[in-house]
Amino acid sequence: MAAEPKKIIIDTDPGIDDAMAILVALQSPEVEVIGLTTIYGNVYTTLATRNALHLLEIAGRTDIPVAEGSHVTITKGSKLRIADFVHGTDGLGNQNFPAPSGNPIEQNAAEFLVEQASLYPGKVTVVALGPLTNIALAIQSDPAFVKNIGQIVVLGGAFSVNGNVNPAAEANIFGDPDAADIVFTSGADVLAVGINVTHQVVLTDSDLDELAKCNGKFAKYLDKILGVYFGYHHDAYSIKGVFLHDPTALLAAVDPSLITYTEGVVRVQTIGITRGLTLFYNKQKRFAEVSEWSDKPSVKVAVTVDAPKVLKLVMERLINS
Ligand SMILES: O=c1[nH]cnc2c1ncn2[C@@H]1O[C@H](CO)[C@@H](O)[C@H]1O
Repeated sequence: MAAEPKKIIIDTDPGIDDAMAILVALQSPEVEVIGLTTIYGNVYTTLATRNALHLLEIAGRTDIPVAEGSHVTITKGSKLRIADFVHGTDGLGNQNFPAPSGNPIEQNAAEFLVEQASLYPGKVTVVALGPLTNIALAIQSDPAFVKNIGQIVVLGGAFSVNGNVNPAAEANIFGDPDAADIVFTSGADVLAVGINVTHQVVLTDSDLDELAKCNGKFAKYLDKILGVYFGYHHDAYSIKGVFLHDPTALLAAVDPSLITYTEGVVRVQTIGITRGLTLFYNKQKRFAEVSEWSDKPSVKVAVTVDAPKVLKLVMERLINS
């Protein structure tokens, strides 16, 4: 008998690569998407909610609830860094789609996360594709959350490589470094998939042509919105392709054999010019002095990815939609 699909909640700030990850998830028989929770990052939270509802309508999956998340950081910061220059002002490639007809549920994102984790202890995976405010709020509001949640797969961090906001910081961690530090030191089963890994997974111009030419419904939709994302990568990185950040993290949650990881303590810098830096302690040295890394629980940090296989899965699942 086939294994029961893994229950996942996608915490998301759609976002072009978020849209791709969500649509791939809905085409993945290994997982059951039990909800989307929204957060600021690529767009403000209100627009993230609108885009999440829109994507579920595109996919014909309005049965999946959307819970709106925080509009401010965990320290109530409202000066947010929004990456509209990566995704377009509407977050979805400046297509100005009509407003969705659905609405978010009454519960907010943190309440929904806490409730679902307690309903299915050890069985729910959160795939966090934006800043970690909602997850940190869930951790703070329910002491049982860290043991009830199955795994938290974080798309974020730049482990031993430069960031993408500045040389120190990756965008999702930079969005709320205090929240990220809470999540990484919470004791939950956390797997961080950083840009040191996702930068290895590139969808090229010719892959995009293939998506445009096929008959897959999701492939055709994504072809429309991907232009802005390609333009940004061409200008910022001089590459003829785009990094598949969010789909890679999603697929790492779907099939852990796609990546390898190491384990150790991760702390996040919350101040100064290195705000948002993720620093990994590999535990190979026992330091004599007590430090900010001592006695903190370990997390998993992805090290390698089977990039050709991730790309193949993304293409197949979109083409066959
Ligand atoms: O240069 C960038 N600045 C800000 N956000 C970015 C950039 N490139 C990609 N992303 C967005 O942030 C996450 C990965 O860090 C991804 O969700 C991606 O869409």
